[in-house]
Amino acid sequence: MAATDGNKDEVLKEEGIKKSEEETAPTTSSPMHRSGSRPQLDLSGAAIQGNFEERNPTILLPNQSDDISHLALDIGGSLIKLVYFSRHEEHVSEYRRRKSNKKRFGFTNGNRRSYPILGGRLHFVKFESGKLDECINFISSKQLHRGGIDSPSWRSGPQPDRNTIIKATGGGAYKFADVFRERLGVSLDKEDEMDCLVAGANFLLKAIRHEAFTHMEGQKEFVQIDHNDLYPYLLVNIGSGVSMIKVDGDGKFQRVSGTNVGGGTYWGLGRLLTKCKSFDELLELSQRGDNSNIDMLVGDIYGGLDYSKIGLSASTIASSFGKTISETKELSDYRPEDISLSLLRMISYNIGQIAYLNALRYGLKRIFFGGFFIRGHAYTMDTISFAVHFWSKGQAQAMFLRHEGFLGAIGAFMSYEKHGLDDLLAHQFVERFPMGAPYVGGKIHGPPLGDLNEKARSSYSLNISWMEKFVQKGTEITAPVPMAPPGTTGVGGFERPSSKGETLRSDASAALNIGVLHLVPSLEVFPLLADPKNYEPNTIDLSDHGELEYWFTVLSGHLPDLVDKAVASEGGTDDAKRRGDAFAHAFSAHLARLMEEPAAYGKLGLANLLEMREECLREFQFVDAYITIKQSTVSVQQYLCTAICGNAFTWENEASLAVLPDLLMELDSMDEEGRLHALIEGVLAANIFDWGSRACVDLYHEGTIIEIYRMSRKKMQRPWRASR
Ligand SMILES: Nc1ncnc2c1ncn2[C@@H]1O[C@H](COP(=O)(O)OP(=O)(O)O)[C@@H](O)[C@H]1O
Ligand SMILES: CC(C)(COP(=O)(O)O)[C@@H](O)C(=O)NCCC(=O)O
Repeated sequence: MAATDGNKDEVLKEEGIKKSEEETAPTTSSPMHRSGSRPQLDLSGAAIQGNFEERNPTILLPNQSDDISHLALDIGGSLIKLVYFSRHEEHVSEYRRRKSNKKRFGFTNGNRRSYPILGGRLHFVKFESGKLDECINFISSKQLHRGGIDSPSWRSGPQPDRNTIIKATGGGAYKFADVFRERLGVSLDKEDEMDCLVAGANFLLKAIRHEAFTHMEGQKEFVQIDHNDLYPYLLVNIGSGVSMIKVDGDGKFQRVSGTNVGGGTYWGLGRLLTKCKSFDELLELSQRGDNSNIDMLVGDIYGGLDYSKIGLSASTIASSFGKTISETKELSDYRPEDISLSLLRMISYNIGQIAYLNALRYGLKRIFFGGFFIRGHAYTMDTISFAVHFWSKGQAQAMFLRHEGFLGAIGAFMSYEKHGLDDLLAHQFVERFPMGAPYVGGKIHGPPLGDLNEKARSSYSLNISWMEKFVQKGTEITAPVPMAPPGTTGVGGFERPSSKGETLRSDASAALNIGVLHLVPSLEVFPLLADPKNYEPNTIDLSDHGELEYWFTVLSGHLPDLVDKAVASEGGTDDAKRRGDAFAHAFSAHLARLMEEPAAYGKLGLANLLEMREECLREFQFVDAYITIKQSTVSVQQYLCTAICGNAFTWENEASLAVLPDLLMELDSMDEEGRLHALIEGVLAANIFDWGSRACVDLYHEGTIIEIYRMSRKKMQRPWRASR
C-alpha cells in the first residue's frame, strides 16, 4: 500500500495519532505539600538535578524529609475501601542506579536527599468488612503501612514503628482501631466520613476526566464538568445506609438528609429471602427476574386498566411486594430472581425519589450518586435515573461516578494534603485500564487468570506476579454470558428497562469500572491551549460503533506484527515468547470487551485505545517493543520531534545526526507560517510510523533511514497538503 494514497486507513491514523500525541501532554505538575503526622511529600524548592537534557532527570527535593504517604482507608458498614499510592517502579530503580553510581564515583549531595520524579499510581481495592483479616494481610504483604515494599524503611529491614499513622474514615476507623494497632502497629488517624465523601467527590469531579456520567435506558453518557459551575450539587452516597449531602464548595457542605433503606437493606433482606451467598449473586439473580410476580401493579388493582387521570400506567408498581400478601403462598413459592428484582427496584426507586425531593427542597439541579450499592449496575442506575427524571419532570439529572464506592477513601487520602484541592490540577492524574478487566466478563480463550481474585491474591506473594500466573495457566474460562432482557413492568411507565439484561461483571478484582490513576508530575499542560481544562484531544469517538469496529480490525490486524517486535525487543527468548502470547490474549480480550461495551473503562477515544495497548505491553514487561528498531536505525519521529523540541531524544544514532542539518536547513528557509505547518505535519507524519501504520511498516522494512526520511518529506503527502 502506498503511503500517499490518502485512504481512510491513513487519514484516520493521522487523526488518531494527533490525538494520542496530544493527550499525553495536558498534565500539570504541582507541588503537593503535606502536613500531618504521616510521611509527607514536600516539593518546595524542588529542582532538576544535573543535565536538563537528560531523560527522567532526578528532581531534588531539598526539603523532603520523609517518604510519601501511601495508604488511606474507608471502613464502612459493609466494605473496607483502600486507596494507596505506589511510585513508578522504573523511577525507583533508576533512582537506585544513579545513587549507587554516585556512591561508586564519590559524588554526594551534601546533606540533601534526592528523590526521583515522584510519578506513581493510585490504586483502589476493596474488601468485605467482615473479612478484616484479608484486608490486613493485604496491607501487610505489600507493606503499605510502611510506605510499600520499595520504601527505604522496608528495605532496611523490619522495625516495628508504633508511630505510623494511617488516615482512615468510616465507622470502622473507630471500631477497628485496636485491631490495626495490634496487627500492624499503626494508629488510625480518624477523618470525618462526610468530610471525606465530599472531598473525594470534589476531587474526582475536578481532577478526573469523564468521572461523571448519566445512565438512562441503558445509555451511558459521560458528562464534562465545568469546574466553575460545579456547585451546588446534591451528593447521595448509597452505602449500607444513605447520606444526602448538599455540597457548596470544598469543605462547604451540609448533610441534609439520609435514609436507612440503602445498600445494606438490599443485600441483607435479599440474602434472607433468596439464600444468596454474595451480593453479586443477588444482583445477578435480579437480571433474570420478573417483578410483576411479586409487586402489586396499578393494573392488578384496576383490573388491567391504567389510572390515567393521575398519570399511572397499568404496569406501574403500585405497591412493592404487594402481591406477596397472598395467604396461599409461602416464600418458597416465589422465584428468588423475582424477589431480587423487586427488592432492587423498590430500593433504587425509593432512593432516587428521596434524592429528588431533597434536590427540590434546596433548588439543586444536579444529583451525583456514589456508594457501592450502585456497583456500576446498569439497571440500578436506570431505575434511579428514572425516578429523578420522572418526579422532576426532566428538570433534575441523576449522575453517577465511576469511582462510586471510593469517595470516602479518596477523601481520606486527600486529607494528608492540607493545602486543599486547588493544588491538584486537572489532568494531573491519567487513568490506565486495569489489565484484569477483560477477565471479568465475556468469553475468553487462551491462558487467562482462572479466578479474578487470583490477581489480587497472587500479588500478596512477593515472588509471584499475577502476570506469571497468567502466563502459566493454560485453561480456558468462560465468564457469565449476557442474558436476554425479559419483558417486565416498571414504575411510572418504566416499562422495559433496556439495560436489565446486561452482563454483571464480576467485581472481585475491585477494578470494576475504574483503572489505576497515574500521577505524572513531570508532564505539563501545553501552554498554548486556549482552554486546557476543557480541551478534548480525542476527536475520534469510539462510542460510534462503526468507528470502533474499524479500529478493532486495524489493531487486531497489527497485533501479530507488534507481538513479533515485542518478543524481538526482549531478545526473542522463550520467556519473551510466552509473554508475547499472553499480551496478545490480554489485548485481544480488552478489544473484545470494548467492542461489547465501549464505555466499559470510561469514555473511549482512539488515543485511549492506543494508550491501553502500550499499558498492556508494559504489564507483560515489554519495556519498549520498538527498541530494536530504535537502536538499529532511527525513527523519522526522532529527528522531526527533535527538530522541534531540541532535547526530546538522546542522540544515540549517527544516522539521525547525518540527516538533521538537511532538515534544519529546509525548515530555516521557510517563512514562519510555512515552518510551523511543516513542523506540525512532520510530527504527525512521523507519528504514523510510531503507531505502526501499515504503509510505514512496509516502508521501514524496505528502506534505509535516509530513504524513509526522504520519503516522509517528499512522498508522504498529507491530504491537507494538496489543498494548500
Ligand atoms: N461485594 C460486595 N459485598 C457486600 N456488599 C456489596 C458488594 N458490592 C456492592 N455491595 C453493596 O454496597 C453496599 C456498601 O457500599 P459502601 O459504599 O461500601 O458502603 P459502606 O461504607 O457502608 O460499606 C452494600 O450494602 C451492598 O449493597
Ligand atoms: C451512618 C452512615 C453515615 C454510615 O455510612 P455507611 O457505612 O453506610 O456508608 C450511613 O449508614 C447513613 O447515612 N445512614 C442513614 C441514616 C439516616 O439518615 O437515617
